[in-house]
Amino acid sequence: MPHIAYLGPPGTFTEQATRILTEGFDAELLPYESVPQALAALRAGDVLAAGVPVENSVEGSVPATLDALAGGDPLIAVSEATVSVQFDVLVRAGVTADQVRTVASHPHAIAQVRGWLAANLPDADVRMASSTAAAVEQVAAGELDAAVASPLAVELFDGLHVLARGVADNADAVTRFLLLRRPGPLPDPTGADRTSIAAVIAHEPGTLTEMLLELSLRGINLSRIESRPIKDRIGEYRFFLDLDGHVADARVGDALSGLHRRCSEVRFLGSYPKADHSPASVPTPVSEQAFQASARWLARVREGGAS
Ligand SMILES: O=C(O)C(=O)Cc1ccccc1
Repeated sequence: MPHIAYLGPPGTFTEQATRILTEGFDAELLPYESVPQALAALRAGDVLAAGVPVENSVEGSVPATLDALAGGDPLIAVSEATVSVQFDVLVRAGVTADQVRTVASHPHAIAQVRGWLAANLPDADVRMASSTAAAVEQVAAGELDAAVASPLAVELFDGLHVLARGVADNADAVTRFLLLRRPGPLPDPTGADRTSIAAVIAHEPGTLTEMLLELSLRGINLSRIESRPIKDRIGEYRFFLDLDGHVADARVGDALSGLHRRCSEVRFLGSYPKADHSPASVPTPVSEQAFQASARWLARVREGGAS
């Protein structure tokens, strides 16, 4: 049976998302302690795919995921899922709020409950854990007093108790997760797809504008653009872009070819169906038909035919 890696231990939001992403798939989920470790297992061929968190509507992207995708052997995303996240605060049975001296969770979870922590556990020392469920393990082991975790986590440990339920400073917060694989056949285009890339541009005037022009000229909607430093050179950045459309779409393929000509590095990170199934709006001049008609016209002209 194929194995699928995820950011563990059991009880994380990533486990929940990876179950959604692999529904109907006969596979066994394997927890890894960190995103880089899950992706190393995928690159080594130990697992068929890996489920990872990529961005959150409150705290932004998950840097460990972006960095792990930018370096090392290429991987591609084949599907995405969004999960709305609310938290339970877990303690050992009998522990009351005024006894909590330490509280821990994943940095993205802490960021989403800062207001609640300030109001309800103002004196607790806030610590970061590698995941929400890793924090729960530490509470169960008596190393910490409280964990901010998924409502599913309490069921995995005996002797834990919910101090507060449904905690979230922003009730509508969602996190986006990706299922990653080693490069291979791409998911078919659906008309409601997203393409992810990472691109490095020269540190010169106008290069960012030129990169964006490649997209805007082809009527391509950007759903995310953000930069991460290139680790060994100050002032230079790698841009992570999510755009509407599939690399098999003429306008997207044409734009990516343009980026490849302009950028010092372009890494394709996948074309996959959007979780919300919202179709891309395609302006008439960059429709598939318009691209085909213009290609036929150009071929005619090059053969010496009438234009
Ligand atoms: O730690 C987890 O449970 C994760 O899956 C990462 C995470 C943390 C907070 C919100 C969404 C995902």
